[in-house]
Amino acid sequence: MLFAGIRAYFVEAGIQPRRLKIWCEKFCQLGGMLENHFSHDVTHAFASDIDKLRDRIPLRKLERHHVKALKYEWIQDSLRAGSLQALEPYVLKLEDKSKIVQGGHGHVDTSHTTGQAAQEQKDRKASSSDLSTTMSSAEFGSDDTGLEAISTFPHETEEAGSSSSPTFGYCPPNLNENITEPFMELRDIYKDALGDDHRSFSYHKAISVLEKLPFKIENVDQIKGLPTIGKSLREHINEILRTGSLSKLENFKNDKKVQALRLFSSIWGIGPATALKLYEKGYRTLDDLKKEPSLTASQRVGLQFYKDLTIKIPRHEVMEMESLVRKVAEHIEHDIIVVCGGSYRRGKAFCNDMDFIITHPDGSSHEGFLAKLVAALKEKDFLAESLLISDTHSTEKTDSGVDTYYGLCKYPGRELRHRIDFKVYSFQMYPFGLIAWTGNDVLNRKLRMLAEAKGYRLDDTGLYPFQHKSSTEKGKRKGPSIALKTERDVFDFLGFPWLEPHERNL
Ligand SMILES: Nc1ccn([C@H]2C[C@H](O)[C@@H](COP(=O)(O)OP(=O)(O)OP(=O)(O)O)O2)c(=O)n1
Ligand SMILES: [Mn+2]
Repeated sequence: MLFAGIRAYFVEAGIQPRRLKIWCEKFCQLGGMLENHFSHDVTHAFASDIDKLRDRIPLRKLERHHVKALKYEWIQDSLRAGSLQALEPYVLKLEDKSKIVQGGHGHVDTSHTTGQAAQEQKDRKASSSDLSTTMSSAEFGSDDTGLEAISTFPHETEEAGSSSSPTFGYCPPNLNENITEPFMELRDIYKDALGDDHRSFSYHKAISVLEKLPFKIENVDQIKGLPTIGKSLREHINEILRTGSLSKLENFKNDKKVQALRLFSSIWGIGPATALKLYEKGYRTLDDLKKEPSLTASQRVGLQFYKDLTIKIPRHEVMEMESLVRKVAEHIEHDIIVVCGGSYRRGKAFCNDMDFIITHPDGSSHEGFLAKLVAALKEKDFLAESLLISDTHSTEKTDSGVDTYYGLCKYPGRELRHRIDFKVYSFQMYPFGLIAWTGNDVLNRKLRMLAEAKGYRLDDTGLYPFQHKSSTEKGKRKGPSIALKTERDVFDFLGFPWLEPHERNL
């Protein structure tokens, strides 16, 4: 965590709001703490120049607390280098005391900062009052998401390919975690354990609004009229604010049935409906479940390796396994393209599984490739148990089929199992497959919604002109996919600001 231990105060004056927003986000994401008000806890103060800083904080106060006064460029350059830069070139020199008196702030102390605090409070209130308009466009990656701003700093993406660099994604500070955390648990319980997608989605929508609020909710009146927060969610929020917890969630957590459903549905291949059947048959633990004869072969594998699959894979091991797979693949087809997508491609330090996207630039050699790859990797004892294989090209040649393999693999020399997926795309589908399997899911949703708003349907195989659903008929594709060669072409076509893979952790 690059900025761990630094408590900073940012002077916004003279800085483009977008740049400031990005610096704030990256600074916080990498362990820095941002203080809303100047206090004796602050270790670093950032400003565009000494005058802007002086206008905000009496310089003698900075000196008294040994605060390091720096130009913002220090943050930018440290981010770029991936390490903290020497302070000296960035120090805002404080020694010019004559100006303190001239500026009239020489003797202003608490009264000044208190006034400032009041102003900031007002600003925050003002910005919260027009939330309903900014939030409604949030799903479309418009300005308030900050994405556009990110794309204006191409130099900050230089470390994109570096495997060890931290992830610099868009991640605004969530000031309402006390509310979004229990809401997320409820969202997951409804979706995964109870199979109530409708309720789950209500929480999902509320979370995406609450986590972006630029203020901490202290009172439910502050969120009157906020989209996606209806009466019952407001009551939940009120309960959390009053009591610090949510009885609905606590009841679920203590409910033996919900506990069993959560456990069973977290097994690979078992969804909420099967989980409920198993519960109704009297099963309560994973050990009991092993006796159930109706489990499919892949559910049995999921159960057998349940513990293994809860362990995340360190990035460097994914990197090694990616090159192992690539080597074997290239041995079969020299020019084959093999990319490990998912959280690995987004730069995460640990991954739950590996999601491979495979294609061949000649437009035909991808056909029938998957079966050969799987056989070769089994031969090497890298692939172990299989969960699913659908190899459309091995039986019948179709141009819309995506060959898929889901299974378990072993890091060489170790028995621990990891989930691994292969998806083989034709070369035309490849950019779409790459986007879909790199994710993250939030970005995919935004891109799909944007496509839909423009009259297209986006999936992992293409971007299709689309007839919107009317009340009488289902939506229909109007034709073949728009031909686009690269991920960037897809982003451009949709008018979505380009994001490097490591910026897609939305
Ligand atoms: N409901 C989902 C599930 C997945 N995906 C896409 C985006 C994901 O990034 C990608 C891979 O899915 P994973 O579940 O493997 O998620 P990640 O690779 O992002 O994270 P991890 O595997 O580390 O949990 O597929 C999606 O759009 N919607
Ligand atoms: Mn993954």
